[in-house]
Amino acid sequence: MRESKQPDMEDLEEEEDRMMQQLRSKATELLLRKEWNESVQAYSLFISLCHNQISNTHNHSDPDHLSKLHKSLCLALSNRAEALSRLRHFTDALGDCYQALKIDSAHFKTLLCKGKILLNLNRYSAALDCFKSALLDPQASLNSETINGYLDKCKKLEFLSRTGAFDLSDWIVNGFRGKPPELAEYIGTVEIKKSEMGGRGLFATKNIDAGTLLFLTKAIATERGILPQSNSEELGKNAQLVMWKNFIDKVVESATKCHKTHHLICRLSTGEDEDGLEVPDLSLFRPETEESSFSNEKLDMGKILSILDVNSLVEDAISAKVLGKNSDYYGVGIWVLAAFINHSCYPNARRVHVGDYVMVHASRDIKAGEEVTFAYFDVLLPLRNRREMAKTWCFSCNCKRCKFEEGICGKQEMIEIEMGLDRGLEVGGIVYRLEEGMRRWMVRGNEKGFLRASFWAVYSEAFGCEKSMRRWGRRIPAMEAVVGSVVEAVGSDERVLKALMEGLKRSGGGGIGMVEMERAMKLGRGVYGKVVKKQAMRTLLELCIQEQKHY
Ligand SMILES: C[S@@+](CC[C@H](N)C(=O)[O-])C[C@H]1O[C@@H](n2cnc3c(N)ncnc32)[C@H](O)[C@@H]1O
Repeated sequence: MRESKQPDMEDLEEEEDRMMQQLRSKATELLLRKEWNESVQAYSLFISLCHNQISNTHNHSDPDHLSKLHKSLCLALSNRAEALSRLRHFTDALGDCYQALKIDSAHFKTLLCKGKILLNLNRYSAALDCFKSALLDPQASLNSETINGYLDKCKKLEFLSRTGAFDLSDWIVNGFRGKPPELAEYIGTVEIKKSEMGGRGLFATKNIDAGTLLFLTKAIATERGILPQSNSEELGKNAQLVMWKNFIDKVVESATKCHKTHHLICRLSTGEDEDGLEVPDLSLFRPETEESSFSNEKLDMGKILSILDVNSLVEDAISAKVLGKNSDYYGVGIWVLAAFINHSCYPNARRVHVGDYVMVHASRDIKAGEEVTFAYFDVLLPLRNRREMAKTWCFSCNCKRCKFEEGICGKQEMIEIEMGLDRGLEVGGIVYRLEEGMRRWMVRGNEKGFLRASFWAVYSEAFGCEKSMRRWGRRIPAMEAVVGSVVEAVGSDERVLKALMEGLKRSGGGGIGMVEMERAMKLGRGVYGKVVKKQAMRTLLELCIQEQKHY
C-alpha cells in the first residue's frame, strides 16, 4: 500500500513537475520556431532532468508518474533528434532515435525522423524499414502521402544503389533543365588493394567494358564559385583562396557532425609514407554500414589540410566532365572512394560530375585485376610536360607509358622532332617524321597509341588543316586509325571525340553516316559513360562539337 506523504513533499513534486512542464514547452516552442541550436539545448536540459527523475522516483503520489516520464523522455529525444538532424548532426541525431525507440519501439515521430536521417546517410534499406514501420501506426493515415513518398524514394534509391542502373537520358535531352535525376551511392566491381604505383589503389575485380560505371558517390563537401574573368591574377587567386577556406570549413563541419565521414577522411593519404597505409575494406564505403561501427580517431587541422591537398579534385579537370548547371562554376570537392584512384598517363577511367555526385566509369576496356586509374593532369602531352605536371602533384609517374617513352625520348630523331615542334615546323611534316620513326623503331600496338597521344595536339592540328592534309594526307595514317590507337592506349577523351566528330562531318559533307555515328557513340560511352541512351548520347556528341574550348 502507498505510504501517505507529507504535504510539503507533494508541493515539491508539484513544483518539479511545473518546472519540467515549462522547460518542455519552451523547447517545443524553439523547435517550432526552427531555432534548432537553442531547442537542442533546452531539450538536453529537459532530458537530463527526466533521467534524474526516473532514477530518483520512488514514492511519487501519481502511480503513473514513471510511465509518464518515460513517455516525455521518448518525445524529447525524438524532438532533439529532429533538431539535431536539421543541424546535420546525423550521428548524434541517430543516437537519440535509438534511445527513443528503446523506450517505445513503435514511436511514430521517431520512426519518421530516423527514416529521414538514414536517407540522408544513404542507408536506403534501413530507412525503408523505418518508413514501413511508421506506416503501420494509426497516425500514418494523416501523413500517408508523405510517408508513401519517402517509401518510393527509398525503394528507388535502394534499387539504383544495388544495380547501378542510372539513366540520365531525359535530363540531358531536355537540355539539363529542372532537377538532375535522383542519384544514389553505388559501388561496382572494384576493390582497394596495394598498388605498384604507390600506396593503395582501386582495382577491377572483373573484366569491365568501356563506359561501364565503376562507382557513383556523393561528395563529403564541395565548394563552387564563379572565378573573376578580369585580367587581374591577384583577384583570381584571392577568389580561389576564399573558396579553399570555405571548402575546408565545410569538410571540418561534415567530419564533426558525422562519425562515418570522420572515419572515412581518416583513411585518406596525407601524402606521407603511403606504402605503410592500411588498405581499407570496401564495406566501409557501402551505404548500409552502421554509424556505430566507426571510431572517432584524432583528426587535427594539420592532418585535414594535408589530406585535402592530396585528395581533393577539381570538377573541371581534363579527365572530368561536368553535366548540368555547375558548368559555369569552378568547383572543388572531396569524394572519398575517388581519392583512392591513382594517376596514370595510360588511364582507363574518367569521371562525370552531376551536382555533388561523381560517377567514375571505364574510359576503355579494363581487365579483371587491372588497376583503375584516371589522369590527374593532361596526358595528351609529351613526356617532358607530363613530368613537370607530376612534379606539381609531388610524385614522379612510373606508369607503363612513362617507362616506354623514357626509352624512346633519348633518341636523336625524337629530340629533333621535339625541336621541330618548338620551332613551329609544319604539323603534317612532324606527324610524318614521327610515324616514320615509329616504323623504324618497330613501335607496335599500344605503344604507337602512347606516342600518338603524346603528340595529339600536332595530329589534331594536321587533320584539321586542309593545306597540311593536301601535302601529307597520303603519307600519314588516316584520322580514324590515329583516333582508334590513341583511345585504345589512353582511353576516350573529349578532345579526341571532338576531332573524330569534326573529321567525320568534314568527310561526310556536313553529315555523319550510320556506321561512323556508331563509332562516335562507342567513343562517347568512354567519355560520358553508359548512363545515357542513344538519343541522349547524340545530344552530348553535338554539344561536344559546339564546345568552345580549344586544346
Ligand atoms: C589521391 S591519392 C591516390 C591514392 C593513394 N595512392 C593512397 O594510397 O591513398 C594521390 C597520391 O597517390 C600517389 N600517386 C598517385 N598516382 C601516382 C603515380 N602514377 N605514381 C606515383 N604515385 C602516385 C601520390 O602520392 C599522390 O599524392
